[in-house]
Amino acid sequence: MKKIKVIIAGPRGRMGREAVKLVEATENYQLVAAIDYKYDGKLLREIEGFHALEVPVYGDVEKCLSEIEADVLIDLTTPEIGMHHTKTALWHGVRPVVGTTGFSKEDLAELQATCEEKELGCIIAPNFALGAVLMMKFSQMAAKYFKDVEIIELHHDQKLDAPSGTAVKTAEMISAVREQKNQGHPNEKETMQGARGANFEGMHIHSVRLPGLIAHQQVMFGSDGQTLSIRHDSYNRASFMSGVKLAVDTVMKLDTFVYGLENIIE
Ligand SMILES: NC(=O)C1=CN([C@@H]2O[C@H](COP(=O)(O)OP(=O)(O)OC[C@H]3O[C@@H](n4cnc5c(N)ncnc54)[C@H](OP(=O)(O)O)[C@@H]3O)[C@@H](O)[C@H]2O)C=CC1
Ligand SMILES: O=C(O)C1=N[C@H](C(=O)O)C[C@H](O)C1
Repeated sequence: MKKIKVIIAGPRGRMGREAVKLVEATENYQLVAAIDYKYDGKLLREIEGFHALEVPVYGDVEKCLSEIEADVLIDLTTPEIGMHHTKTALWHGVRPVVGTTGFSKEDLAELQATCEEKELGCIIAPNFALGAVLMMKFSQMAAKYFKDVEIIELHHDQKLDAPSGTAVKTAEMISAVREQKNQGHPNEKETMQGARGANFEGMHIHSVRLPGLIAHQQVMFGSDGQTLSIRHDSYNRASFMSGVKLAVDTVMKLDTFVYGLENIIE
């Protein structure tokens, strides 16, 4: 059986550590390198927690991809470096699976153009948890009938980006079907800046950050005399791994750009 050769960028991170476990536990995957700027030139086993892994670590993605033959690069880092990793992978003919959030619309357009030029698969997944993907799909269904909606996303307090990638994707999916409306009273005024959250095409997104949380989102719809709440909770990072596996398996068969797992699940 030919193994899928995988590189993981961000192996020391909360998601990166789970992804290393997933790749190690999957029979037809082979971890061929890791990208971590703090451990350039070392082996993965020299990083705390990775005892037996004789896998080279590179600080620089360009050097890594020139020296290592790989099929897929999984990126779980930060938006700036994640964008650089993703573009470089595509230039080297390696398919990216990206969980990193915080990419701009322009970043996504640039990646899509590069994929099309290279005719290479690339999956950008703002949320790998299948329950979260369903929460987004159900919210899109509800938005056809309820045009008043508030998105409340709740995360751990080490998260760098706000709103979350999931909240942005949810708002985009809702906006594709929702009758345009500027919500709230036309004369409403914030007496404290930010009280109404971020405004995405007239709907509001609220970001909660607290220790103890992992990743949660509630989408609340309201209409005359009723509300509808659709909520998803991730209680650990293992919740994301079946989606990472689905993305790795799928990207190997793709020659196009995919933004969101809802586009690849049945
Ligand atoms: N799509 C999804 O389902 C999910 C996506 N995410 C997203 O994934 C990303 C990572 O999240 P999380 O694991 O919680 O974050 P962490 O901060 O725990 O991990 C990020 C890792 O990237 C490392 N890093 C930073 N710069 C570089 C670089 N130049 N080269 C290599 N590694 C680098 C960090 O190292 P150091 O800290 O030393 O700088 C850290 O180890 C975030 O964007 C988050 O929003 C998270 C959960 C689920
Ligand atoms: O940073 C996180 O933790 C998460 N990030 C993703 C996002 O921004 O939506 C996915 C999930 O919510 C966890």
